Amino acid sequence: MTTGGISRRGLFGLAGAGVAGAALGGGATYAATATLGNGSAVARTYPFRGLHQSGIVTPAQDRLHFAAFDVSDITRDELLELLADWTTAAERMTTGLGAGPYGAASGPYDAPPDDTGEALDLPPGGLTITFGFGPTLFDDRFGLAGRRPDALEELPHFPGDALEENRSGGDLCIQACSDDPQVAVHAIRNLSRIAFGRATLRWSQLGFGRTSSTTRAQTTPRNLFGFKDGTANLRAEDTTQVERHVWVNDGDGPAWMTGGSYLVARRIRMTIETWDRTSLREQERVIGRTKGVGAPLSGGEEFTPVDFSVTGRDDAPLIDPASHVSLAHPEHNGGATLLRRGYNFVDGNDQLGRLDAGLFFIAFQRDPRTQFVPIQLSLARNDAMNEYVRHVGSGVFAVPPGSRSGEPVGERLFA
Ligand SMILES: C=CC1=C(C)c2cc3[nH]c(cc4nc(cc5[nH]c(cc1n2)c(C)c5CCC(=O)O)C(CCC(=O)O)=C4C)c(C)c3C=C
Ligand SMILES: [Fe+2]
Repeated sequence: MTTGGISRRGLFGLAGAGVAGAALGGGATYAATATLGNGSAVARTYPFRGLHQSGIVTPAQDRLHFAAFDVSDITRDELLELLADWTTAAERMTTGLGAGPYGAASGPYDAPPDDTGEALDLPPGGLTITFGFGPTLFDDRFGLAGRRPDALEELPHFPGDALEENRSGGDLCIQACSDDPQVAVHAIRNLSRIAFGRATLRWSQLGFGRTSSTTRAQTTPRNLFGFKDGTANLRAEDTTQVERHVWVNDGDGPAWMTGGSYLVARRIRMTIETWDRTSLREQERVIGRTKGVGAPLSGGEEFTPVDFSVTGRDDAPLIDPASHVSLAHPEHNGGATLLRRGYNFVDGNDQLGRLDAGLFFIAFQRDPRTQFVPIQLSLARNDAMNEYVRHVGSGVFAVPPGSRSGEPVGERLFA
């Protein structure tokens, strides 16, 4: 019988694998890279426990499965029990174990297995599982109304929003990221299964091709407009900036959130068919950077700082003030900065034969009221990109700090 002590990925056992740690942000150790004998890094794991939850400043993996849940008619104690069960299963899965102690192919023969099995033999691919609490969790059902951080308020309506109810909100969220899509899906599927009778899936989103880099070692990927995305993103190595813009500091709000962060998710549909009929000149004007190397239109290379004062022959600024980069830049938002961690998506096509494609935007921050909200307000009003995008889904979640050994994630909320 397979027991909890044996990895579901026994074939890929880490015994003898090289293990390297990297200290990233806030002094906490996040990355433990275990490589297989053949040098492959697919068995990479990140510690589930720590000062902060993983999946924020840990290097962005290639694939995402994001899920929002509504809590059923249960008690406060049962909610805490669900978080405890999720924590146990999540910690196991991030190390490559099955969701439950018996595994997919053993245990009582007349009961359903405590793991669904599709990740048997697959290495974790750097699986991270990050939990968050939506504003609706703080209504009168669980006695949490007085515990809601002021920063966790519903996002305002932005001009142009076309939000769909069944792609928005949620009492709880789980972000599962891995370099293997099957591992990310397996994590969400098993956590949903564990929640049976206690919470139901409200909406979910698959993502591929990360649209950001969160460490300097990562190359900048491209979004479905074909542009490099993430060039000016915050990186784990910028520890002072991460401390200032990502983590909730002592005294920011209720103590249970210290070391946590706020996650904003937006499902942004891109009308790529229109974009694809737009000239290269217009595409670069809209973004404010070159399509090839991703350099600012003010000149230089990809990582050259943007200079909004540079003008061309007609004395017009080389970076259009209505360009995305200009409007999103901290210089034009009172210094507001985000850690972006989004993914591309393509979910089939609509009735008109257009791909249902876009960017599942995810950003982490210390306070959405002073970061995402003002930036998005400015973009929603004036961004030249608005002609090609439509926000159709939305969510804001308080992501509690990391948990100590044996402690359910978010337990301090209930203390
Ligand atoms: C409210 C925040 C943002 C939303 C929503 C958003 C959507 C969005 N962005 C792109 C493509 C690019 N964004 C780029 C830069 C960039 N975007 C934001 C914020 C939001 N983007 C910020 C804060 C920045 C950095 C600005 C700066 O400091 O220079 C870029 C340029 C490359 C880069 O720096 O990452 C691209 C390209 C799309 C396609 C999109 C919605 C579909
Ligand atoms: Fe952007």
